[in-house]
Amino acid sequence: MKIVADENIPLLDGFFAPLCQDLVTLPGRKMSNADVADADILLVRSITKVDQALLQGSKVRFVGTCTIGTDHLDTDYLEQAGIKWANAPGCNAKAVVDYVLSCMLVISEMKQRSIRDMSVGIVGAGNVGGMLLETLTQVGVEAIAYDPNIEGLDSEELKTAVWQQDIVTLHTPITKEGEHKTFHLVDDARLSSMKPNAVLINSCRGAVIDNQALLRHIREVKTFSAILDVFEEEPSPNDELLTRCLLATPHIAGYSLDGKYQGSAMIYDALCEFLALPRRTKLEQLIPEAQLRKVSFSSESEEEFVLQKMIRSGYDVRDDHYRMKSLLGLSDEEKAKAFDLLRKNYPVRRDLNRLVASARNIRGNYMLEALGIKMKS
Ligand SMILES: NC(=O)c1ccc[n+]([C@@H]2O[C@H](COP(=O)([O-])OP(=O)(O)OC[C@H]3O[C@@H](n4cnc5c(N)ncnc54)[C@H](O)[C@@H]3O)[C@@H](O)[C@H]2O)c1
Ligand SMILES: O=C(O)[C@H](O)[C@H](O)COP(=O)(O)O
Repeated sequence: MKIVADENIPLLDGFFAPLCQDLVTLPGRKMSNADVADADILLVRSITKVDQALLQGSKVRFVGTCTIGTDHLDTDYLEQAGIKWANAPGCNAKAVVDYVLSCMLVISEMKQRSIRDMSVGIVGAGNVGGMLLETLTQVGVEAIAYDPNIEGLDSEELKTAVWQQDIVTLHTPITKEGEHKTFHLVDDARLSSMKPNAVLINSCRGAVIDNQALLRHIREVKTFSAILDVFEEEPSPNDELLTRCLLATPHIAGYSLDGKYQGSAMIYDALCEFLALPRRTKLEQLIPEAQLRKVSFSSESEEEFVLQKMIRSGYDVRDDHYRMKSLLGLSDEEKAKAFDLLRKNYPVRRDLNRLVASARNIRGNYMLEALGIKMKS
């Protein structure tokens, strides 16, 4: 059996090599019909378009994407061709929640407002948005969510109110058809309807926002801010858009080690089921232990300070923003290479809930519990 896989999928040797005779790794953006012709199994991440053009005439029987998103798979074609496919729902949801929390700290500093004085509107309350809503609510942030497919969150009232918050964060798939399509969900009209001093965060898919409309809006409304992890023009985002964003990062919101490893583990499980083989390898055997972070507070520490320090100890989005600045001024071709390299060589980042805090006399442990941080005295 032959497996062809994106070279950026972690744990290929640990999970997949034992299942096959031949494991070939290739750059995800460059996979061709010839590359997969004699493969039985194809493993991808979000940058490989998997459609008839790629698979026609091949032996491929199973396609696994080690990601949450599936917009790069032509699932209608796969189903009609009898090719089984699987994705990894929820694998990196915690990483995206941590990303949004870290962004909120930056916003709170910029606006000189407590993180718990700003309201948050969440558009799409699936794996990511649902976890974010729960976390923010537990931490004491005023948060609401709209989702047309979730009972209780599907009202007309929420559909309007969600855009009227201080921070609006997008967590939908990209869809081009249907009553609730999300392509250019955020356009000129939507932007004009938002608070003039709002912050819009997009860590789902670039084209959920009309990027040109956003650029016009942030040029004109100086108090409005945008934080983008995803762009319509990936992997060569527009320089002016990058410069005008409060934070810009290279599609890494879900790039914690835990999120990426879980993506591989979920596809390994799905492949074993497809092949009717026992699951001999477990993620726990392959994932390194998270480091114990000693974070000290005095009994006088304010709750807000405890919250800020713990989030920052786990993940500081500004590091990714500064790395992204290296793209400015490059040609489109150079920029695409640099964008992909930032992602390929992404530093190890652990989910906040993998951290253990060694701390005494903490006020507001309930907030750390909400983040999933274990306490050790
Ligand atoms: N930047 C990254 O690294 C990164 C990481 C993970 C996921 N993502 C993206 O984020 C998206 C969301 O992830 P998820 O795991 O929560 O997906 P999910 O499928 O669990 O949830 C998406 C939710 O959006 C809702 N939705 C659909 N159309 C909507 C609309 N018009 N308005 C409001 N809600 C709508 C759906 O009903 C669903 O509940 C993924 O599809 C993926 O594209 C990006
Ligand atoms: O859909 C997802 O899971 C994310 O967008 C994913 O983290 C993107 O990473 P990539 O597949 O491009 O490596």
